[in-house]
Amino acid sequence: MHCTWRQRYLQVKIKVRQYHGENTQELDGRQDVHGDSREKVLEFGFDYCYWSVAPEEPHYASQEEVFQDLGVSVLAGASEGYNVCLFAYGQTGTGKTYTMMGTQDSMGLTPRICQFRVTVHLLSFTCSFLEIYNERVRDLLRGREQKKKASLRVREHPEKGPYVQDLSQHVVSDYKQAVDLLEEGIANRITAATHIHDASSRSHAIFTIQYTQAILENNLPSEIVSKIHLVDLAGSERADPHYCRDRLTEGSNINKSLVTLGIVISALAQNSQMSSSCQSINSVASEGDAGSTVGSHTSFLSGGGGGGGGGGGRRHCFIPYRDSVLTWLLKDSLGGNSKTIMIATVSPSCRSYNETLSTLRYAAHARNIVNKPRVNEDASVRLIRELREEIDRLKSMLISFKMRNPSPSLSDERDGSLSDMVLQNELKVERLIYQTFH
Ligand SMILES: Nc1ncnc2c1ncn2[C@@H]1O[C@H](COP(=O)(O)OP(=O)(O)OP(=O)(O)O)[C@@H](O)[C@H]1O
Repeated sequence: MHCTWRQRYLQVKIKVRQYHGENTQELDGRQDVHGDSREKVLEFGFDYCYWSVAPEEPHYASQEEVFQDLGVSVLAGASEGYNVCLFAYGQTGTGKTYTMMGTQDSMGLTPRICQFRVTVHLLSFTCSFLEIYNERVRDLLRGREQKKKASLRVREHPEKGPYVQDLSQHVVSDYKQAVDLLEEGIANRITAATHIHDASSRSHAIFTIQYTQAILENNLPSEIVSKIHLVDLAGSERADPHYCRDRLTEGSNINKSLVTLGIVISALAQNSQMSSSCQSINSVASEGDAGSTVGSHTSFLSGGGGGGGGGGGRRHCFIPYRDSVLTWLLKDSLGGNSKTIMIATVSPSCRSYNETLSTLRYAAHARNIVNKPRVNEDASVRLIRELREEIDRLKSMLISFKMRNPSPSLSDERDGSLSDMVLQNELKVERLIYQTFH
């Protein structure tokens, strides 16, 4: 069941688990919801669905099974030098924290990923752990001496993207260190009792693992940087008017981030669909006009909403990443330089019909997002590799041109310009190697 990346699309997996307090007898109560015999079937397509309702069931997806699928592919993507993001979204109490962190007796994805990295890969990493609570960022690993609940600033680097200033970074070289840090962070995280869940996470938590690998590519020493974001979002739920003021403020901030996340996901999904329809229009156009080059992107930003998938004249939607701290920090993971998986947790119970439907709609939108993951390598090394690839391409064009035009008079001119291009690129490569390594 190993998960493979569906090209550059954001992957969406569903995990089904009734929330705390629900019993399995309620799972078959559809008539209570619809109230009449008319049944409406709504279909959604996802990359995989894990059934985690009752361990005694034959197709029950255990924590180990979820790790073997999701965790292993996260680690594989990261070790190739990609940014990888895995985030859990869903109604409160449906098992997001259980999936991402787990419990004492049943380890979740985050500790398993750390364990695999240090005990199987035998390699260390640095990590950070933050929470976004009421639109403020807090370091969950500040240590006892700095218990002050100071909030940290989010900034944006022109190349590396958004980051949190002064967030503490910790080196982890064995599993015990990872567990200690996770336990410290989880203990510092803000939780509260809601009507559904007595230890509900009231903040969004992001655990980030980062490491650098030295590699040898085309006989050139280089480094690739891997970053894994493991995100446990606060639960989506409707506000209960009986909550106290603090709980209502929290709820409205949680909703603000989740609504913005929803808007960002919809806008990105729309843009991705628009780009793919432009590409098909362009490929039809280029088939009819074989000699001309047709640009495949009409990517300019507008302030407007933009319509659904359409033709070349439609404008791409503005993506309001900065409307919430959560979407700003996850900017790269949503439509940017990252391989991203969303795990949407839902309850099978009829009592959760509306929340489940809304999670499935949210997730179905997310599945249309196209990301642009690229290996995080040194820019000069990348350029050298690309130029070498270009040289190989030109050389094979030259060979096939010579084979098709054996008469020297006919091939002279084209032959000469291709040889020129090869020579120029070879000179560029030599210059770059000299500049980079001397
Ligand atoms: N697959 C599962 N097997 C056993 N227990 C589970 C499973 N999923 C969740 N639980 C338990 O259900 C309770 C609620 O789960 P959890 O805290 O993960 O929900 P959540 O979606 O993170 O909620 P919130 O959004 O309110 O923080 C916890 O006690 C958790 O241990």
